Amino acid sequence: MSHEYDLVVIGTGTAAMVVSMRVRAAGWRVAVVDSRPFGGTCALRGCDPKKMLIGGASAVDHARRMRGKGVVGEARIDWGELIRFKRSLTDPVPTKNEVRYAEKGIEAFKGVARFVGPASVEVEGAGRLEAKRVVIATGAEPARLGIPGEEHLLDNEGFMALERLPPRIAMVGGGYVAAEFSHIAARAGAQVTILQHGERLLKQFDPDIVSWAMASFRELGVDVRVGASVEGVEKTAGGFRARGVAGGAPFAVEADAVLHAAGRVPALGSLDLAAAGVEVERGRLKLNEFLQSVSNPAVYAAGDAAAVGPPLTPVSSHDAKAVAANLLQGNHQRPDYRGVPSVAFTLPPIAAVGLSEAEARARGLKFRMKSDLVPTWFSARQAAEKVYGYKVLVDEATDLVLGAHLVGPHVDEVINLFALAIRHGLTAEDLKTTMFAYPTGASDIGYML
Ligand SMILES: Cc1cc2nc3c(=O)[nH]c(=O)nc-3n(C[C@H](O)[C@H](O)[C@H](O)COP(=O)(O)OP(=O)(O)OC[C@H]3O[C@@H](n4cnc5c(N)ncnc54)[C@H](O)[C@@H]3O)c2cc1C
Ligand SMILES: NC(=O)c1ccc[n+]([C@@H]2O[C@H](COP(=O)([O-])OP(=O)(O)OC[C@H]3O[C@@H](n4cnc5c(N)ncnc54)[C@H](O)[C@@H]3O)[C@@H](O)[C@H]2O)c1
Repeated sequence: MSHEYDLVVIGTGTAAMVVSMRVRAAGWRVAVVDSRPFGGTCALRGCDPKKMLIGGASAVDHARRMRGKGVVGEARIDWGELIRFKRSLTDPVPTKNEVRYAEKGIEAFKGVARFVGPASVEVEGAGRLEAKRVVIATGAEPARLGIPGEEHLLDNEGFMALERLPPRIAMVGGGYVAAEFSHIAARAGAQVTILQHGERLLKQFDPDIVSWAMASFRELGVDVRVGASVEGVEKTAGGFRARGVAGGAPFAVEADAVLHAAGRVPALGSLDLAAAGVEVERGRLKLNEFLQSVSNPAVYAAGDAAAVGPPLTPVSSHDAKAVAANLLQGNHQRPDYRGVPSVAFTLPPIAAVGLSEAEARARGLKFRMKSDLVPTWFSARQAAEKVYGYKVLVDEATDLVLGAHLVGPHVDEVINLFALAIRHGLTAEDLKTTMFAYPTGASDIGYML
C-alpha cells in the first residue's frame, strides 16, 4: 500500500512535533512515523521523567539540609513510589500525542521507517509513504562503546524504569547523565561510582564551577573516579563488574547495575540513508546552513538527529521552527544558537550560557570577569546550601554579557535571565538596573556583574 504526502516526518519527539504541526497548519498533507511510543526522548525517557526523580531527591535533600535548623524527622525516598509518580506523567504522553496528531489531521504511522528512494519511506508493517519532502527527526541514541559486555549496560530509559533501586551502581562516563543520575540514585540510597575517562566531570561546564560543585558529590558519598577508562563489563555471580584502566593501572568495580552515561550519537542507523542519497560524514548528516541535506534537497533534519546545535530540547524545537520556515517559504532561516542555556540538574544545579572563560580568551576578547564562591550570600544560607558560586564575563567595550556560569540554589532559573540578556543584547547595566523580586535567586544577579 502506498500513501502520498507533502511532508513525512520521521520521529515524534520535540523536533518532529514542532515541524509537523507548523507545516500542517499551512495546509500541507503531513505524516509522522515513530517506531516507539509517541513523544520522543525528552517527554518519555529524558528531561521530564528525570526532573520528576530530581524532584523527589530535592525534597529529601532540602529536608536533610534543614535538619537541626527547624526541620525534624528523616525524609527518605520510596523508589517504587517515586517511579510510579513519574509514570503518572509519562504514561499518558503517547496517547495524548496520538490524539493531538489526529485532531490536526496529521497521519501517524507506527513502525521503523527507512528510505527506499530520495523521498520515499517504507514503514515496517504499514507500507510505503511517498512525499515531496522528508524531515529526519530521529533523535539520538546511546553511543556504541565497542567494549566487551556492552550489552550489559543499562541506559537512561532502563534506569528510570527500574522498579527497585540497585544498591551498587557504576556509571560509565561522567557527563550530564552521570552527574544527574548519581545525585538521584545516591539520595535514594544507592552506592554510586562514576567512571569518567576525562580529567574531570561535566567537561561542557566551566572547570571552576564544576570543581565547586564537586563538594556536593563528596558530601553524598559518590565515588568519582576521573581518568578512568572503562574497557569491559562482565556478568558476575551477584551482578556485574566494570573493569578498565586508570592512571595506567587496571581497576575493577563490582556493581548491581552499570549505567551507560558515555554520550549519545545521532540515531541514523536504521534509516538506510544511502537509498535516499543522503550523505553522512563520521556519523553525522551532511547538512547545509538551512538544515537541508547537501546531497538530497528533499531531505531536512532537526534536533539531535541533525546534531548541529547542542543536543538539548530547546535546540530541537528551535531547529524545527527553522526547518518548517524553510519548507514553507524556501530556504531563508538559519538556526541561531546564540545564548543557549544549559543546566545539569544536580543538587544544587549547575548552569551555563554563552562563552566560557577559555573561549573568550581564545577569541582574544577584552572582557571583565567576576567570579567567586559565595556560600555566605543569603540565597545559600536561607536554603542551608553550602555550594554557591558564579563566574560572569562582560565585554569591556560594549558592556554586553558574554557568558554566565553558575552553581547553587535557583541557578537553573537564574540562568534564563542571563540567556535573555545574551540573546537580546542587554548590557550588564541593563541587568543591574532591573528590579528583581527580593529575595529570589535573580536578586543576586546585580552582585555577580
Ligand atoms: C536522560 C536524558 C536527560 C535529558 N535531559 C535534558 C534536559 O534536562 N534538558 C534538555 O534540554 N535536554 C535534555 N536531554 C536531551 C533531550 O532529551 C534531547 O535533546 C531531545 O529530546 C531531542 O529531541 P528530538 O526531537 O531531536 O529527538 P527525540 O525526542 O529523541 O525523538 C526521536 C524519535 O525518533 C524515533 N525514531 C528514531 N529512528 C526511527 C526510525 N528509523 N523510524 C521511526 N522512528 C524513529 C524515536 O523512537 C524517537 O521517538 C536529555 C536527554 C537524556 C537522554
Ligand atoms: N540536563 C540536560 O540538559 C541533559 C541531561 C542528560 C543528557 N543530556 C543530553 O544527552 C547527551 C548524553 O549525555 P551523557 O551524559 O551520556 O553524555 P556526555 O557527552 O555529557 O558525557 C559522556 C562522558 O562519558 C565519557 N566516556 C565516554 N566513553 C567512556 C568510557 N569508555 N569510559 C569512561 N568514560 C567514558 C566522555 O569522556 C564524556 O565525558 C548530552 O550530550 C546532553 O546533551 C542533557
